[in-house]
Amino acid sequence: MSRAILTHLNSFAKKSNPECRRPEEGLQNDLILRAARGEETERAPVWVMRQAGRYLPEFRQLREKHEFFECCRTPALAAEITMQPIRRYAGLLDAAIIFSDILVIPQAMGLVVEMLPQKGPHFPDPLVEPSDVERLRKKVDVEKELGYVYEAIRQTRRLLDGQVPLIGFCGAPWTLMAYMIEGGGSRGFEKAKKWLFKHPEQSKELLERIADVCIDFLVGQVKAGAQLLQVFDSWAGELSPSDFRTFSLPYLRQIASGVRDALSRTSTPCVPLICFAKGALGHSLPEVAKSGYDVVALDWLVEPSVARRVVELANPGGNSYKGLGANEAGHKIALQGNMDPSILYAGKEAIEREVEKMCRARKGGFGGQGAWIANLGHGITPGVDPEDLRHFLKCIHKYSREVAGQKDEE
Ligand SMILES: Cc1c2[nH]c(c1CCC(=O)O)Cc1[nH]c(c(CCC(=O)O)c1C)Cc1[nH]c(c(CCC(=O)O)c1C)Cc1[nH]c(c(C)c1CCC(=O)O)C2
Repeated sequence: MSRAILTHLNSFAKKSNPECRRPEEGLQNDLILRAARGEETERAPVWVMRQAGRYLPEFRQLREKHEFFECCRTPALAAEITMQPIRRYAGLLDAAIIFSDILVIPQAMGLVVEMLPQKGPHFPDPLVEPSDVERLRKKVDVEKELGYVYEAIRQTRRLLDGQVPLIGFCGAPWTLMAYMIEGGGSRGFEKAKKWLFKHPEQSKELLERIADVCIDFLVGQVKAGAQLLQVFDSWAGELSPSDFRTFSLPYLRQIASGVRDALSRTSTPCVPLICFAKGALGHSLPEVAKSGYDVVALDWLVEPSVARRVVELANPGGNSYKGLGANEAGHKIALQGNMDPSILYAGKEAIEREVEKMCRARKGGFGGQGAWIANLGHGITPGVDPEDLRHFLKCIHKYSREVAGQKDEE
């Protein structure tokens, strides 16, 4: 067969195989992908952590009939819930995030996790001693255990039909380990921290094992159609600076490089990676900005204009990792965030004032320079009026577009 025909057949095979598609292919709105790769956009793309959740009456209605993890495990339900905010806020949200939970990884590793009404996650048999790690599956078949998430992603991509990109996610190893040992939410994390300090080596082994499962799971999500990925280290801020660098950061790095390496060995291009290390950026923003992610998500404890300068200084030449796939260019690190979610309770006037502040560089906001994905600094909480979230989204559109045209503000 001639070379020309072979090349043609190859490119046809690539186009017809969804796994070979670049994340932006077939999208009507690729704003968030452009921002995630360091491009300054005509307005800030916006999505909201926990945008599919209890503040939405349509979600609560569905939850009356279906248990939480049943929703996660039934692809049609998970896809439907993922679409709820996209439909309600048509044209205002620039990404969907797959409905699931970070605790599906401990489940895949062999632990039982329940979601108790009013109380949140509960592990009836948490890890107590390092010998309990024996109870975890030695080799986790992620496709078998969490294939339902991949199917939910495929179904959601069909429902989205290119309107906006779909974000996949997982929990970070330290946050997951903390849940596996505490057995649920916690105030002081005494049990999980006791492990770190009493059994540092076994803790590191466990963190590494969790990270390996995270990598497989994220790679599978990209192959199924996730177009960005976010890693949630919700409890990063519970650790001292040095403990964060010992017990969390290395595994965040392991995930970023592991996902890039694994995808580089397949025909599936890598997608932008977002790191959310909540509460750790006051001491470790430069380290997080150099950990191999495209986007650093900020909580509200960091001032955007300061974060911009710190990240710029940490990565003067753009991304320091050897670019692969979607990230070949060594582009600048993008920022995501970071309004205090409680402002959504303060009424439309306060929301507008705070969004404007977040958008304007002169007021310490993200300003017109550098790539920015607008979001809250943590998840939206159950008591928020959905119309107030609509106002937040509209204000982001309005003020970020205004500021994008005014670089002289800096
Ligand atoms: C720590 C954490 C969890 N889960 C998650 C995190 C990291 C983000 C963060 O820090 O908030 C991540 C998560 N959980 C959920 C999503 C879905 C996608 C989205 O819309 O963002 C995502 C991305 C659904 C959910 N996960 C949960 C709900 C509500 C449960 C219900 O319907 O009864 C939803 C919509 C339950 C959950 N799941 C978890 C907790 C602590 C709780 C109970 C408290 C709470 O509701 O905030 C663990």
